[in-house]
Formats: sequence, structure tokens, C-alpha cells
Amino acid sequence: MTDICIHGLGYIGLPTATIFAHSGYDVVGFDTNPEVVSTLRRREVHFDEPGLQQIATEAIDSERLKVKSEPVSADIHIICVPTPFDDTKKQADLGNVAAAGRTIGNLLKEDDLVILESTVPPTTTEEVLQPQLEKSGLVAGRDFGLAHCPETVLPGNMIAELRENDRVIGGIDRRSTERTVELYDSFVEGEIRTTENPTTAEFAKLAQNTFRDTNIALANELAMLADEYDIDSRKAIQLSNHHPRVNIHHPGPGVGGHCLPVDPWFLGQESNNLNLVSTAREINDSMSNYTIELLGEELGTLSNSRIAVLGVAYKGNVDDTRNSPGLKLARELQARKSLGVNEVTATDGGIDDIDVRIHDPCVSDQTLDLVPLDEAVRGAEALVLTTDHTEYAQLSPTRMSKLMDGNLILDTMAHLNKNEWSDAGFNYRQI
Ligand SMILES: NC(=O)C1=CN([C@@H]2O[C@H](COP(=O)(O)OP(=O)(O)OC[C@H]3O[C@@H](n4cnc5c(N)ncnc54)[C@H](O)[C@@H]3O)[C@@H](O)[C@H]2O)C=CC1
Ligand SMILES: CC(=O)N[C@@H]1[C@@H](OP(=O)(O)OP(=O)(O)OC[C@H]2O[C@@H](n3ccc(=O)[nH]c3=O)[C@H](O)[C@@H]2O)O[C@H](C(=O)O)[C@@H](O)[C@@H]1O
Repeated sequence: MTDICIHGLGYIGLPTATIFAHSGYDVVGFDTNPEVVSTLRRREVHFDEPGLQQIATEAIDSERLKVKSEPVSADIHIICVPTPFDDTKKQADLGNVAAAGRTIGNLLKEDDLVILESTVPPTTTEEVLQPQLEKSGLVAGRDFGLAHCPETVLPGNMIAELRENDRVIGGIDRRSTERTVELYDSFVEGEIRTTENPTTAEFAKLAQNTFRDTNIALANELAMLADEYDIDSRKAIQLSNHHPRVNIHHPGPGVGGHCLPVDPWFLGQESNNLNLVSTAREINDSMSNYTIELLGEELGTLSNSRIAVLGVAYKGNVDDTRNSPGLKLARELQARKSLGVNEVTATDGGIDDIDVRIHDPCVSDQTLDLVPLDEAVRGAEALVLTTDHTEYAQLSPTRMSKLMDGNLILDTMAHLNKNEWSDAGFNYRQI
């Protein structure tokens, strides 16, 4: 008999299935994508996450975790499916949650427990998932349990954070909440806090990411203001943060990933009260444009320039390019070229012909036209560092200088050693 069926074996579902298997449960991991299933059956993890390959392989080898392309009947179902964002409607696409609900509804037995882990707009558990489950004829709260337990792990540090992070659990009744707490208590070392309904748990999760996105927008606005005074924004922010109640985040080339740029919209998708939050989104989205302005300012013109964009993963040491600031920057520069207009510098009125070359040591996506580092840098007038991969911190300014035609380095993440690059003759600029 299967204890737990996990629906969706991506960044969240696979580590979760693995950790439950290691906690002694019999787990089936089900994914609708046959490639994910066949890759995992070959004991290969289909994305980069430190430490996961080993523990996932151990779980599969021990047969505590079975990977399947069909869902199975189980006492507990955990939903970890994607909840993408429809950018035109500014609404969550909850099709995968509804589909998982229908699938589980067909398998549901009395006394089962269903837990939604995916990040969703408030009320989704009760208004989208519950009706699908109840098509089974069983009633939530009476015949089966239902709860929301949002995931909060940080990509790059998931294995530790799965255990260590606090959890919020909101069931549709007390018994659903208690059963869910008991389940997560098997491996969570952080505090498990409960709320009286799933909506509060959904809201609390979104509030966390909205806080971070809004805070970064403040940092980005401070960076643009500091530039007007010709001072180092990061130094100023660092000094501010010594106050015991101030914690301003870091400015950068924009906010990437599929969580921070998306979740703030989920929070108020039916509301007219999304003011600060939507302004913060606009500021963070505008950082690629600001980066292009800085480039134009430093180079005098972008016409006929060659620019190397270093980093299209949305953050350091991951292979995920969803909503990547580096990719957005590269595509915006390339779009100017294809438009054949010069919107960047008012001074020369020439035609942009920007040669943009992109490199990333962690990303292997063939569709992105990535090139090796030397090829990206050779003949470039400017390097723009958009991702803080550890590997980039080791770049030799002397070697880069020999390959380049110009001497501009725009370090949007303040990842490099300013003195070292300046001493090597670079015009070093940060955001
Ligand atoms: N990746 C992250 O860092 C975090 C993600 N989340 C949330 O967790 C949820 C899942 O995200 P990820 O794991 O990153 O997505 P993902 O895209 O990496 O993985 C989701 C998997 O679900 C499968 N799938 C889609 N529909 C399915 C269905 N009906 N039944 C079974 N499998 C199905 C897909 O084929 C895919 O393999 C999202 O709501 C996300 O916002 C929450 C915290 C952190
Ligand atoms: C509140 C919080 O810390 N949320 C986390 C976040 O994970 P994610 O990898 O998206 O977050 P991140 O490391 O802040 O990176 C997002 C983006 O923000 C940028 N970033 C981050 C911090 C900063 O000071 N400045 C900045 O510009 C990063 O470069 C990146 O482009 O979202 C995850 C999620 O919900 O999926 C969540 O589980 C994680 O714990």
C-alpha cells in the first residue's frame, strides 16, 4: 500500500518525495511528463540542486520512492504542480492544480488526506481544488482531509531548508490541520505553525515573496538615486543596515525566477488594492532598461557595439533561466538591433547594430544561443555581469582585457573585486 502519492516531480515535488521516502514512508512520485519519469528511472535528476542527485538515487534504489507515469491510490496525496502566471491577464493559471484535483478525485477513498504545496492565489484550495476533489462524491472535512502547506525552500539550498524552514499549515478543519502537522513533523526541524483555514496559509506564503520583491525594488530605487549623487549605493545600503530595524536587500539587474516576479500578482489578482506591490514589480522589471541606459552612458553609443552578457541563470549557481534578468537584457539589446533604431543614445541618432553574445557556465539550454566564455568576450566593448555564479568571481581581468576591444565592465551584482578590475585598467561600474 502506498502511503503518499506526490503529484509533480519538479524542483519541489522531487525533493519532497525524496525526503518523505527517507523518513520511512512508501512514496510514489507521479509526473505527467514522460521525460521526467524516464530520466528519474535512469537515476538522473533533471535539474541542478546540490545534494539531491545522491539522496534521490538512494530513495529510488531502496524502493521507498517509486517513480510512475500514472497516479496511484494512496492515503495521502501531495500536489506540487506548476502554477504559472498568465502575464497578459495578470492572473495565475490554475489548470494544473485543477487537473491534479480531478486525477486525485478519481482515486480518492474515505479518510484520505490531500495537501496542496504549490504556490497559489488566496482561496485556491477551497474554491479551485476542493470542488474537483468533491466530484468523487466524498466531502472535504467529513470524508477526507484537505490542507494547504506552502513550500518555502530556496533553490540552491533546498535539502537543508526542507528540514530547517518553519512551515505554515492551514487545513479546512481542525482534523485536516492536525493530520498534516503530524505528517510534516516526521522531518521538519523548524516550527510548524497552523492557521484556521487554507486561505491564511496561501496569503502568508505570498506575503513572504512579496516582501522580498518589494524590498529589492526599494534597493533598486535607492541604487538609481545614489547614482544621481555619484555615490556607491551598496556602501550606503550597508551602512543603513547597521540600524537594528533596517534590512534593505541588494540592488541588481532585476528580479528573476518563477516566484518573486509572479507571486506578488497572485496576492491581489482580484483586487484594486495592489498599489505598492505593482509599483515594486514595475521598478524591478525596469532594471534591464536602466542597465541599457548605463551601457549607453558609458559607451557613448551602442551603435555597432559588441556586448558580452555573462549570466542567464536567474541567480548564481543554478541552471534555471525562468524570468532571467540576464536573458531579458540580452533580448532587449537584440531587439533594438532588429528594430534598427537607436533609442538608447539621443546623441548620435545612428542605427543600432549591437552584437550581443551570451555566456553562462551553469546553463545548457541549446535554444539560447550560448557561446563559450572566450567567444563571448573576444572583441567586446563591454562585459555585463548579470548572474553571480561563483565561477565568475574567478574571472581574470588581465585575461579579459586581452580578449576585449573595450574596457567597460558593468557588474550589476557587485560580484567582482572592484579594485582588481580597476587596477587592470577597466572602467568598473556597478548597479
Ligand atoms: N522551485 C521553487 O523554488 C519553488 C516552487 N514553489 C512552487 O511549487 C510549485 C511547483 O514548482 P516547481 O517544482 O518549481 O515546478 P516544476 O515545473 O519544476 O515541476 C512541476 C512538475 O509537475 C509536473 N506536472 C504538471 N502537471 C501535473 C499533474 N497534473 N500531475 C502530475 N504532475 C504534473 C510537471 O511535468 C513538472 O515535472 C509551484 O507552485 C511553485 O510556485 C514553491 C517554493 C519554491
Ligand atoms: C522569501 C524568499 O526568500 N523566497 C525564496 C524565493 O526563492 P528565489 O530563488 O526566487 O529567491 P531569491 O534568491 O531571492 O532570487 C530571486 C531573484 O531576486 C534577485 N535578488 C535577490 C536578493 C536581493 O537582495 N536582490 C536581488 O536582486 C536574485 O538575483 C534573483 O533574480 O522564492 C521561493 C519560492 O517561493 O518559490 C521561496 O521558496 C524562497 O524561500
